[in-house]
Amino acid sequence: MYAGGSAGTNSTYRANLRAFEKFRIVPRMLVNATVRNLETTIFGVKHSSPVFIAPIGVQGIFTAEAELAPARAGKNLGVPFIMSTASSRSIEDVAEANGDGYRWYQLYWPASNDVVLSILSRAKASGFSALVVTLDTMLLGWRPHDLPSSYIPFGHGVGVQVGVSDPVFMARLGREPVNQRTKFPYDSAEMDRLYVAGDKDARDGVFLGTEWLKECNSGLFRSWEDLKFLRDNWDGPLVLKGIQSVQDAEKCLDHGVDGIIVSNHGGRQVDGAIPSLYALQRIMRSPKVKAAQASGKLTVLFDSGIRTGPDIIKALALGAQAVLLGRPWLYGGVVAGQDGIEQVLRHTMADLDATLGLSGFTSLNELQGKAEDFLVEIDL
Ligand SMILES: Cc1cc2nc3c(=O)[nH]c(=O)nc-3n(C[C@H](O)[C@H](O)[C@H](O)COP(=O)(O)O)c2cc1C
Ligand SMILES: O=C(O)C(=O)c1ccccc1
Repeated sequence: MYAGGSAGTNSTYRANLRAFEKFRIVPRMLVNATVRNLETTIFGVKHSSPVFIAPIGVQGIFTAEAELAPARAGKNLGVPFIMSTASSRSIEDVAEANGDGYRWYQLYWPASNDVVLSILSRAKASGFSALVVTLDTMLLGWRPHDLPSSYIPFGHGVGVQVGVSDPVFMARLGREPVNQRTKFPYDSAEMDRLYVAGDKDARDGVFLGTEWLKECNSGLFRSWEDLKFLRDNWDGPLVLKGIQSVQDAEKCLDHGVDGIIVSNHGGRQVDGAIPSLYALQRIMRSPKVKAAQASGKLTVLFDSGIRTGPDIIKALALGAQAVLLGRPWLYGGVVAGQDGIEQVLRHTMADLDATLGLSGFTSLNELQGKAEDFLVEIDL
């Protein structure tokens, strides 16, 4: 329910998927595609495919391994993993699970700068290469399906491990950082049961979760000028997630931003928002953005609605350089843990590989940004 649901009437969610139906591939024949190459270079690092694992927090709702499962899957398959601030495991534990894998850290921007600095330094020390700042979730969207149960993970003490393991945040509450894993179940139903039974640790977990929610949900006052603080305090690539308008994409160029993720959060925030694929098309029509991408000044990534290999081809043709896979890996994990996540990733890449060849291409470079040559938009 929590994962599948989107904001409002699910209109944006449906439109995200429908947009992929509307753009169609026009395959070419008799091209020698016996050798195909999915390699993709982002921020100077070569990856075996253009697929990234999207940051999805609160994994503790779903599985015991929580965020360790996608972190391990990413390492095993060489797929970059993006860790959420709403994780049910600490930055350090997730980094350990990802080992010598490649990882980025996704920041929900805390209201206090001392907490921001603490998290950035932990992420740096734990080997996260880039910082992704999610801008579309300064508060959670209106999600009617979660109302009957008044469901919000942080309020149930789930997904707050980055906060409760943070020395600066906890010091403000007069507390030592704790490794919640040893004290509380990650499962929210079990947490509810213990809470109602009056369990002291469960009650404390809910208290801490509520404090962390306040810290992370108070970021609405942030402005473009505040990016300077992040820019000054993070020396790796800085990526903004949740960009949907041409104006915002262009603004990034004046604020030291290295990359954008065109995304509407899988339709979970603004019901009635533009489908993410159309947002990408409009953004890539901006001559400023196109020139910045061509010169390597701005990297463009995409998510919201990627389900298959052909979807990836369409997003790349419309100008994205890589994509984030969201709900599909989450569902694979719910069904079969780390193995399930690996299956979904493997299948997605195999589908991409086959479709690439069948469409008449041998590498992704040949189609990236070339929508006018082999995509058509049809009425449905
Ligand atoms: C259950 C759930 C939790 C999510 N948590 C986060 C998060 O913590 N941080 C974030 O930036 N995005 C989060 N997202 C959004 C994803 O990163 C991604 O943008 C979205 O899932 C893309 O849509 P799709 O899965 O429908 O393709 C979450 C999405 C879901 C479904
Ligand atoms: O549910 C979400 O989409 C999400 O991004 C989130 C944000 C904060 C806490 C838990 C989930």
